[in-house]
Amino acid sequence: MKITDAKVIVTCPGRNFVTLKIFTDQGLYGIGDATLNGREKSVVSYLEDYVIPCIIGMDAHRIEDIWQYLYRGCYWRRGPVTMSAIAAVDTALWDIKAKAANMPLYQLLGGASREAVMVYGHANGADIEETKDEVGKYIDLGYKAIRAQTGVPGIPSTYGVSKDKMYYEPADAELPSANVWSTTKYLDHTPKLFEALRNTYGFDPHLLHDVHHRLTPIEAARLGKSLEPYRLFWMEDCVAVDNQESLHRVREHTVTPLAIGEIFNTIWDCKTLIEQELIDYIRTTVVHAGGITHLRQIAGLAALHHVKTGCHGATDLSPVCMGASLNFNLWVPNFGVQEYMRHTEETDTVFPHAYHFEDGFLHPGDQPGHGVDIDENLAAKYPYQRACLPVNRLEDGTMWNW
Ligand SMILES: O=C(O)[C@@H](O)[C@@H](O)[C@H](O)[C@H](O)CO
Ligand SMILES: [Mg+2]
Repeated sequence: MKITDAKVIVTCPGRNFVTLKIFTDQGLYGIGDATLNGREKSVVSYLEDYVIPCIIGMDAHRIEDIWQYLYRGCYWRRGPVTMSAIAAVDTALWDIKAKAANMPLYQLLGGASREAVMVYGHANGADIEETKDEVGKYIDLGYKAIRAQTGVPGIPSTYGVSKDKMYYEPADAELPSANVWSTTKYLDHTPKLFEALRNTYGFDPHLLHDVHHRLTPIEAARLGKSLEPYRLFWMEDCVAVDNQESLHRVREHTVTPLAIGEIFNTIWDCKTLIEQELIDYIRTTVVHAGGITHLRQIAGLAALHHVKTGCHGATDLSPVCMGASLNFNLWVPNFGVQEYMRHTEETDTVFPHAYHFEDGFLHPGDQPGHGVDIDENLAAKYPYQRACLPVNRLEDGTMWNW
C-alpha cells in the first residue's frame, strides 16, 4: 500500500492544533497529532518541508522502517520538533494499518489488557475552599483520580489555576504572559490543601498534584515528605530534571510517588530515571515521544523497573493524540493512569471521535483505526492564532521555570 500524498492541517478551535493526514493508493487515510504548544509552526515546517517529500511513495505498512528512516535519516536526532513530526507520521500509519485490518488499533498492539482506561481530571481553584468544591464536582462526575491545584496566598497567579475550570489552556497571549513565583509561600500552603481534601473526601479518591518543575531537589524532598500523610497517587515534575541524578535526593527522603516525563521525547530522555528507579510513573505521550512505535519501547523499559505509564493529556494534545493514547493504554501491561483535560465543544466537533467517558474511565471505542477523524471544512473556519506559554519569575525578578 503506497503513500500517495500527505498534508498538514492547522486549526484553532479555541487553541491551535496541528494534524497530519496521510493518503494511500488504496483509498485509506490516517491522521496523526503533531501539536507542540507555543511552537506549532516549527513542526508544520518540519513536516511540510522535510518529512512529507520523503515519505511519498513509501509502503504505508512499513511503520517501523519509516520510523527508523525518519529518526536515523535526519542525522539530527531527538528533540520535541523532530519527535512530534515523527509521532504524527507514526500515528497516522498505525491508524491506516488498523483501518486496513478493520480493527481498532488496540487489537493490533496485543488486545485489551483492561476493560477501560482510568483517567484523572483537573480540579483547581483560587483558594483551598474553591479547589475543595471543584474536587467534589469531579467526584460527582465519577472520576476516581483527580489532580488538585490551588492559588497560593501572596502570589497573583499560579500554574494550574484558571477561570475555565474544565478547559485549562495556559498558552494565553501572543507574547508570553509573566507569572510570579514564591517557593516559600507555595511550600507552606500546598500541604494544607491536601489536608483539607482528605478531611472532606477521605482516602478513596486518588489525588495527584503537579509542581511544574519549580523546586530544587531538597525542596521537593520536603514537599514529598510533608504530603506523605495524604497519600498522593503522585507528585508530578517536582524538579526540572535536566540533571536526572538529582532525583536521588528526593527519593532518599520521601515515599510520595513521583511522575516525570511530559516534556521528554525519547527513551534516552527517560533512561536514567527509569533504570535507576527514580520515578514511579513515566509521563511521555504519543505526540511528543515519537508515536506509538517509540512509546511502546519506553513502556517496555519502564515495565522492567516497576514504572507505570501516566501519559500526558493536557488540552494542547489534540483528540487525535487522545484516541491513539487510549488505544495504547487499553493494551499496555504496565498502565498507571491517563491524564484527561477535556477539550472544548468546538474542538470536539472539529475532531469527531469514538472515545467516550464513563464513570471515571475512557474507552477508545471499537471503530477501525484509532477512532478519531478531522472535519476539514470545520477546521478551516478556525485559522491559526499565535499563542505562547507564560514565563515565570521569582518575586525579585529572577527568571525561573514556568
Ligand atoms: O500536567 C500537565 O498537564 C501539564 O503540565 C500541562 O498543563 C502543560 O503545562 C502543558 O501541556 C503545556 O503546554
Ligand atoms: Mg504536568
